[in-house]
Amino acid sequence: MIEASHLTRQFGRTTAVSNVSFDIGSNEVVGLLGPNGAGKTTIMRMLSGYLEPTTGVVRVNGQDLGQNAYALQRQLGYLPENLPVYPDMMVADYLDYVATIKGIAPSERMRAVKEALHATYIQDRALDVIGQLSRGMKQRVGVAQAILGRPRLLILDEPTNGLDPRQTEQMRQLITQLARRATIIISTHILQEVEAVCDRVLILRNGQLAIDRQMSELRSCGELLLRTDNTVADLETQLARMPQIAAVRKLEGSAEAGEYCLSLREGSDPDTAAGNIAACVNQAGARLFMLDRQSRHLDDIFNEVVDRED
Ligand SMILES: Nc1ncnc2c1ncn2[C@@H]1O[C@H](COP(=O)(O)OP(=O)(O)OP(=O)(O)O)[C@@H](O)[C@H]1O
Repeated sequence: MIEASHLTRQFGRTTAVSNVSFDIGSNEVVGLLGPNGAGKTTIMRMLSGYLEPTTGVVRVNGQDLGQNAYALQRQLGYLPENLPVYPDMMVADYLDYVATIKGIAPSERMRAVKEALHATYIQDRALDVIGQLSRGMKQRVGVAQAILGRPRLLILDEPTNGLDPRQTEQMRQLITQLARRATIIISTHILQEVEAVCDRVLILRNGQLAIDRQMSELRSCGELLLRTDNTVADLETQLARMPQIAAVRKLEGSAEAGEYCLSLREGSDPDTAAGNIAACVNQAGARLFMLDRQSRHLDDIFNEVVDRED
C-alpha cells in the first residue's frame, strides 16, 4: 500500500531522518514510535506528500508520491501534528471545504461530512465555531477531516493528543473500526494505545529505524507461566528434561500450588510447547491450574531500544 524507500531528510545541518525504508501492506495498523526529535513527524509529513525527502522515494500503490502528489494526497487522510486551524469557520463548513479539496462529489459531500462528524462524536458540534472549541474537540475535528471520504490510507500524527481518557478510549475504538477498511499509520507517545490497536511497530531512534517488527513477535519473550498442585516432588526435574524447555525457575507458590517460569528454547513453537507441558504435568500425576504465555510490555522494549548504546 505504501512504501518508503531509503528516505532521508535534512534540515540544514540536521539530519532528521536517515535512510529509512519500510513497506506497509493493506489493512495493517502500524505504530510509529520514538522519543522526542526521533523523526516521526518528519516521516509522516513525507509519507503524506507534504514534505519532500532530501533523498529517497515514497510510493503509494506503486506510484511515486513526488510525481503524483496531488492525485495521491486526495486518496489519503492525514492528521498533522499541528492541524492548520481555521478559527472563524464552523465545523461543518470546514469539513465541507476539506471534502471539496479532496474532490468528493457535491452529491456525496453532505453524507461524507455527516459520517465523519458521527464517527468522531462531534455531530452536535457541527455548527460551533472552531476557534471556540476545546483542544480535544479541535483534535476530533482534525480526525474528522482525515477520515472524510473513507480514505484507504490514514496517517495520524498523535491522534489522541489533548483528549481526555474517555475520548482517548473512543478514539481507540474508532481506529479499530477504521482498521477494518484502511491502512493506518499512527504516531503516538502513548504506548498502551499502540499495544491496543497496532499490528506492527516501527521504532525510530536518532532519525534511523531501530525496530520494525510485528507486535506479537516483539512482545513474545519465550516464557510460559505454569501453576500446578504440589503433589509430584520431581515435577521440576521432569519439566527441565523436556526438549523444548531451556530452563525452569520455581517461583514463590503456596502450600497447595507451585508456580514455575518455563523458558523455551529458541525456535520452539509456544503452542506446541504448551501442549507438551500440559501433557507432561498430566502424566506426572499433577493437576494443571494455569499455563499462560508471558509477554513483554512495549514500555520496556521501547526503553531498551532508546537507551541502547550506538
Ligand atoms: N522544519 C524544520 N526545520 C529544522 N529542523 C527541523 C524541522 N522539522 C524538524 N526538525 C528537526 O528534525 C528532528 C526530528 O524532528 P521531528 O519533529 O520529526 O521529531 P518527532 O519524532 O516527531 O518529535 P516529537 O516526538 O517531539 O514530536 C528534530 O531534531 C527537529 O528539531
